[in-house]
Amino acid sequence: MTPQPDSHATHTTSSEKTPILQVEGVARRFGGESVLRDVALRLHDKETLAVLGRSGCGKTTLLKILAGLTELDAGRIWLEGREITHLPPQKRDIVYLYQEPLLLPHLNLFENIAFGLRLRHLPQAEISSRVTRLIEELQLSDHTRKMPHQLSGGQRQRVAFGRALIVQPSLLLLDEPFSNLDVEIRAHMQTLFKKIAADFGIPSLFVTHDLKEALLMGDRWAHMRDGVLCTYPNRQAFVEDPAVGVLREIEFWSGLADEGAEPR
Ligand SMILES: Nc1ncnc2c1ncn2[C@@H]1O[C@H](COP(=O)(O)OP(=O)(O)OP(=O)(O)O)[C@@H](O)[C@H]1O
Repeated sequence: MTPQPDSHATHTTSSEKTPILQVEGVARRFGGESVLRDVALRLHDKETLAVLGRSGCGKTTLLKILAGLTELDAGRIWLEGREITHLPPQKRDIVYLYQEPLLLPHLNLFENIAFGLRLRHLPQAEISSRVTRLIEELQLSDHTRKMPHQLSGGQRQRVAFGRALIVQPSLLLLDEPFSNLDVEIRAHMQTLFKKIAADFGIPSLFVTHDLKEALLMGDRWAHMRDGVLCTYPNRQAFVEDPAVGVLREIEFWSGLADEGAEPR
């Protein structure tokens, strides 16, 4: 099946529902470089769209445009039916999680997660119960009083994740959030993310250059190359697109296995 940019794939069943996030014709240039070209996508409630792409293909630029941190040259963005194309970041109800977790250095783990609720002046009892429950889900209960500098990289990333989830934003943007973690912790975080994302049901865009991570994290998939975003109706279509590279990966691993099997 030939993948289509999402603007041409509006007849799929999932696109018939009202999307939470709708992006049309987004373009951005930096100097002479066309970094995003006519990007379109639709994201529905509770979905995680995994966006796979090589370094430099424009993934972060897309997330920054969605978050309102970078201006676009053309295109429009709607979130929950409201146009947000030119709204400032703080009015978008979007949380953007980077590779490097951003924590408040002078607050302990509990207070870092509670921060967004305190800003909203929620009653203390409610803050306490919501934060404690989330800390349990994040498997951080043994560390609640620790300061950020006393936490490991994986723990810090879980706290950042907790800070994002507790305020229940309309959209979560995840920019290679686990790429600084070692393989084992990364696998643990992927499983934990999947579970908690499902519990909270917050729609998210998960950007990664790691094919396996894209397959694991997404329940919809897109591939970005040279600023062009292709979305796929299902996992099979994603896997079968030669540009995505699944077959190359399989050939690589089976080549290694064959080498290992040769008699000495
Ligand atoms: N502020 C900027 N000024 C000039 N060029 C920029 C700017 N921001 C990004 N670019 C260029 O846009 C292109 C896409 O960058 P972007 O950070 O979006 O890629 P990416 O896919 O997220 O890469 P990576 O996976 O390495 O983070 C790159 O060639 C980059 O040099």
